[in-house]
Amino acid sequence: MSLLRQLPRARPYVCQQCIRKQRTTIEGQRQKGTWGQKIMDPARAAAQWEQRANKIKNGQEKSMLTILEERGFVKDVAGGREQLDWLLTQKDIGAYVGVDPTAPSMHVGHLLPFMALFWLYLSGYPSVTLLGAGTVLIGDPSGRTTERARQADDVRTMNILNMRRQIDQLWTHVKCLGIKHRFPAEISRTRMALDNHTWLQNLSAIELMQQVGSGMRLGPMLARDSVKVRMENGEGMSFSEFSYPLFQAYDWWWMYNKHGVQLQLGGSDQYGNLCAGMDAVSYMRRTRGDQRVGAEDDIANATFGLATPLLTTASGEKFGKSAGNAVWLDKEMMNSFDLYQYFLRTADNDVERYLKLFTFLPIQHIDLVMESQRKDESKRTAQHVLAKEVVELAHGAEDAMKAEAAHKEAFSQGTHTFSLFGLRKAFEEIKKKEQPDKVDEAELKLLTYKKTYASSSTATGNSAEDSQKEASQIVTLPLPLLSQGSFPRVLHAAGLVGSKSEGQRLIAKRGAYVVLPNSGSLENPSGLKWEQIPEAISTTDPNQYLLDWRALVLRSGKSKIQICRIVTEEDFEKEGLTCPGWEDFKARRAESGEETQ
Ligand SMILES: N[C@@H](Cc1ccc(O)cc1)C(=O)O
Repeated sequence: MSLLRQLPRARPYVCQQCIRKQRTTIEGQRQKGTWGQKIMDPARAAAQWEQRANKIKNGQEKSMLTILEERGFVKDVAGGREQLDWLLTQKDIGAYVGVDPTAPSMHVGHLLPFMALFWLYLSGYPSVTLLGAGTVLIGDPSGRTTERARQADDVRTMNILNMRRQIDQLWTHVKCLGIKHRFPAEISRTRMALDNHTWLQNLSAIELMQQVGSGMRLGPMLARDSVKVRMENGEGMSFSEFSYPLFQAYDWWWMYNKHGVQLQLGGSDQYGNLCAGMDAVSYMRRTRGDQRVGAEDDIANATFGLATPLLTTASGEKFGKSAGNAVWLDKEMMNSFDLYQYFLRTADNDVERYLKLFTFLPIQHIDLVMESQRKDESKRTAQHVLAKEVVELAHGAEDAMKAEAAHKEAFSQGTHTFSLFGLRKAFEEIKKKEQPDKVDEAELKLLTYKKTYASSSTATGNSAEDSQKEASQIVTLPLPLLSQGSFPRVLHAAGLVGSKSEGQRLIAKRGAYVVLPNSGSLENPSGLKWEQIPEAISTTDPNQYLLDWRALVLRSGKSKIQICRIVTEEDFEKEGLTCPGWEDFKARRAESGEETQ
């Protein structure tokens, strides 16, 4: 840790005032800050930019593109790497990333192009986040093998509102992180959160076809993987999906004119859309009498696309999935504690790469963190830094502090006492389920909404069990599963292990824990304590660990916690639920005519 103390730059946290401001924003009022948004005298700003360009040319400073490359953001550059490098050095061009509100929240997989955009913003490039409330009506086929299910109007409206709020919050947190990591205050910064519905709703079909359609060639559009795959797998593609790139291209043209946006960033599945947009914008500039059109190599006014890589973990899994479900940024869908735990579980082989991608820590700082990490990997120093920074980005500084404190409390020196605020929330949810009339109206709305969302994601192929997990952090188990000797079965049913025998092995190596019932209650969870599930499986009865007769709290290893709500078999069936091993259990019970062990 002593190495970390020498760190030259980051403030421990942004000042109280910033946090207060941030909270005000979260509560819905937009803040007007001054940091980095100083309306600078244009001549002074230009002189400052020129000075920086000279430093880059003389090798005294790294170029913007080099910084992005060094941190792992660049997979492909459309329009030429050298040209973009030159342009970013020469001119404070505008940049944008778009996201369609296909769900109520972004997930961590979305973060990569956004992080690259935030770096541009913090370095002084006018930056735009674009919410695709217009394009979501069409549905982007990129990277998909099937057509998206149509969203109901009310679900779509909720998604749009939620994501808009989320993007606003992200911007506020980025600003706080910029202050914390001491990005210079004395530069001009512009950020915008736009919504393409504002211009697409007024766009006529004739205008779109005439302006954008004429500039797009069928050849490259048909050659795209997303189109070819659909033709080959027999799924086919609707014309509206096929025409999606036209709308994205029109967005770019609109922002090119209004805000000087010359760079679009996106995930690698967006590469085709980025190229199509560049072609369309250059066609429109030529045909619509853009004064700026110069010679063929008019790089100063050209457009560029930057595709970020598709992330996989060191073990080859797709990044951003936890137990098969997406890791959401919305704290109602994944609380700060769980988000913290997700990043804490990052493999040692991935953590340096993720620190570069998901934090604003300078590279030298990351080197120091890694040096300290290598001295004692078991401390997971790097994973803690990563987890805290990501929660701070997604949920804000206050929640990051709480998540860190909750973790420390939960896992401090093997005493395993906890008062997890996430757990407390979950307990409250259990109580609500049992007394639905006690839930206040706003919460009820949220729960109903989550249910709608869960059932709409069932339509896209998730099992009912997945949706149940998505809707809450709690699993529901039927009481008959709990009998003397059944802990391995319960661990399996709770989703903590893949099979009963894996459960047996986990208990044998003393890696399974359960909360002691007489150490607290749902009403007062702060005193609860963990106990290792005893090795003598056959004489242990999970029923003895029921909290207030309705919940069992289990843990596998250091951090995988599962809260189980226990209901009677009748209620379980009435709610249409199932869990791993349940069907099998019932079949064996019917066969033997008695309860199965
Ligand atoms: N098509 C992008 C989102 C997007 C929408 C509109 C744009 O102008 C740009 C990007 C996606 O699905 O990820």
